Formats: sequence, C-alpha cells, structure tokens
Amino acid sequence: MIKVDLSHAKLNEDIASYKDKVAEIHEMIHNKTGAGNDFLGWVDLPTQYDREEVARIKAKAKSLSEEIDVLLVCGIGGSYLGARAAIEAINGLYPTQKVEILYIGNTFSSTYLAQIKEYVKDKEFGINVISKSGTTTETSVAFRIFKEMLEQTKGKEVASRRIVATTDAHKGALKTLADKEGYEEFVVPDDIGGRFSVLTAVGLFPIAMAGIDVDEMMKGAKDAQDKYNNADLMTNDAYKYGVARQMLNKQGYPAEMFVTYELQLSNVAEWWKQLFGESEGKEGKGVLPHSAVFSTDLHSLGQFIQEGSKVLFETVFKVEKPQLDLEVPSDEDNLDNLNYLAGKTVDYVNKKACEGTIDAHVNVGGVPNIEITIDEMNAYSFGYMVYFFEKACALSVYLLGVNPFNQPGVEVYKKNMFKLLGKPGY
Ligand SMILES: O=P(O)(O)OC[C@H]1O[C@H](O)[C@H](O)[C@@H](O)[C@@H]1O
Repeated sequence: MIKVDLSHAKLNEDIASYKDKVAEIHEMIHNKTGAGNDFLGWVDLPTQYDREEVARIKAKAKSLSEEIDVLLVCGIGGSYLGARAAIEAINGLYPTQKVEILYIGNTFSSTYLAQIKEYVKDKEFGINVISKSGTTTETSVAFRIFKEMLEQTKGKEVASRRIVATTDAHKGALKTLADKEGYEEFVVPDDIGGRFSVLTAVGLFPIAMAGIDVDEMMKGAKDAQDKYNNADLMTNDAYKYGVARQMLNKQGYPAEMFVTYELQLSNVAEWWKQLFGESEGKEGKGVLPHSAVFSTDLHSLGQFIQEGSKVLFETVFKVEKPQLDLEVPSDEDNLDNLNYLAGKTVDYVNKKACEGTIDAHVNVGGVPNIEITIDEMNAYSFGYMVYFFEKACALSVYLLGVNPFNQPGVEVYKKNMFKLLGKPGY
C-alpha cells in the first residue's frame, strides 16, 4: 500500500545504525512510557474505536444529508485539517456529491466569512462545530455568526437539528452549549490531540457527510496499525521515513518540502504540516515543514529548489494510480507540435514530470529526496496513510528528543490577542 524509497535521500550514514534506538522508541510508544504518554490514544484507535459512535455518525450523516445542501465545518487546526484533507483527496476539488462542504472557523478573515454568509443565504445549510477545547476563538466567533443566521432564518428547532457539535465528552463551553441546545454530540477522546484526531468523530462526521465510506477508512487505518506495529526499522517503512528525515536534519537540512503531483492533495500537505510542525517545532529544534504541489510550483518554487540555498530536502508523495485519467488528443495540423504526446494519458505525462524532476533536483541540484508511494487514493488508503504518517511522526519526534504531543508555543499569540481584545482576565 505504501512504499518508502530512500535511494535518492543522500543519507551519509547507514540507517541501520538507528535500529536499536528505534526498537526502544517503539516500545516507548506501545507501552506508553514516553513524554506526552497520555496522548497516545491514536495508536490503538483503529481497533479500539467506539463502534456505537461511528454508527451514530453514519446515521446522523444520512438524515442530515437529506435535509441540507451545504455543511459548514467550523473548526481550526486539527479540528478541520484532517477532514478537509480527506474530503478533497478522495472526492476531488470539484466533487459531485450532494452536500457541499465549506470551511469556516479557520480564520478571522471578515471578507471570507461575509462571502460565505452571502453564498449560503438562499441555501439549506447545517453546521458541524468542532473543538476539542471548546473555547478556540476563531471557531467560536464563526459559530456564533452562523448559528445566529441559522436560527433567524429557520427557527430554533430546525437549527438545533442541523447543528452537530464535536467536542470534549465532559467539559468546555461548547459542551455546555450543546447540552443546553440539544445538539447531536460527538466526542473528541481525552487521549487524542487535535492533529492526531482525523480518525475520530472530528474527521469522520464531515467525511461521512461528504459521502465517503468511513468504515473503509477505519479498515485502512487498522491494516496500517497492524503493519507498523513492528519494532524493526529495516522492515517498518513508517519508521524508515521518520528516521530518514531526522538524519537529513542532522546532515544540515532544516526544512522538509512535502511534494505531491495532485492538486487535490494540497490539504493533505496542510494536515501533514500541522502534524509534524506542532509535534516537533519546540525547544529550538525541529525540521520546518513546507509543501509544494508539482508541476504547478515547479513554475514558481522550482528555481529555488534547483539552484537556491541548500536548506531543504524533499519528501515526494506519489500516488501510483490516478482516480481519473484522460488522453492527449491527436491534431491534424499539429501547430503546437504536441503530436508526440497524442494518445498518451495526462497521468503518463505527470509521472514523467515527476521522474524528470527527481533526477534534476537530486542529481543536478543536490537536493535529497525521500520518495513515498501510495497505490491509490480512496477511503481505505487515506485511513492507511493517516496512520502511516502519525506513526512516523511519533517515532521521528521522539528520536529528536522532544515531546510530540504538546504545543505550548501556540498559546503565546493567543494571550497577546486576548489582551489586545480586552478579554476579561487578560
Ligand atoms: O479543537 P480546538 O481545541 O478548537 O483546537 C484547534 C487547534 O488550535 C489550537 O490552538 C492548537 O494549536 C491545535 O493543536 C488545535 O488543533
């Protein structure tokens, strides 16, 4: 399902020298003995998840889909990136599913929110408000605006039926509000942090609303759980990736560029950035997670990667089989001189662009490339991929010697903002 190829990674020591350390960290993850060990609920989630809740997620998704045309997913960071990544990766950027998914709660941009208000004003919409803490300001502000709109246009009863809250099981402002208003509630488990939560209700409800098979997704994650429950670095590709990126970090590359060749995977890259960025960017350490979509960005960032300062390595995430394909047509006049491609598929051209780029970046530009290939992109493989990166991330960050599961630095801007806004107590 997923293959890691390090033949272009330019590692200057033998990866096998990390074998013992990796076996030690593997035990630490599975026996929950490392820093942040109360946030390891994602490790066994694909086998331990709450089946009753997933049944409720599917039932609510079915009934709500009959009633609405647009679902507003109201969350930020880990409370929306995974769902967005899945929905776009699987359904594409111009999906044909009945319910359109839009994202609010991820910004204070007034123009963006006002335009969404205008866009949904004559549509039947519902809201999935998602917040583990229940107090995130971006999410709360957007939710207040669209909740008021829904209540005013449809009345309280309809609004309460069309609002679904995903939050802590016991505490927080959102939990209190959801109880009072009688919203359908789903839970963010205590032992799973936001960036590891896509396979909980946080991701699964919006994903189900987009018409995607969540059982298949969990099956993919379970197969990955089995596959990567393996302490041996030499046969565990998730760990190989986790180690290789730290080796490159040590070799003097402080930035990692996640590269895909599918536009609809740009939010997989955003999800990946939060996963790695928030997990390891602390104590003055960590690889900067950056991303690009090729060949699009070869026409913008390509120059820098090829000949600019040697600060980055690339992690090229390839999808073997595209969901859809089309042929380049033949043309009698051939004025564009493109007949040499006639009859070839566009994906064939994309694959050649990838091959040529890796060669140019690695062998001419001197840029190390880690290659990760996934068979195809669907619900099953998405679940599998999520688990692969989560396991790689935990290993990689423990190897760096920091706690992967907290994010103390995120509070600093919040405190300043609250003070400036005059929030009581700040
Ligand atoms: O789910 P919430 O509590 O609203 O949090 C949403 C996001 O914002 C926070 O500031 C954290 O940095 C993220 O890790 C989190 O995913």
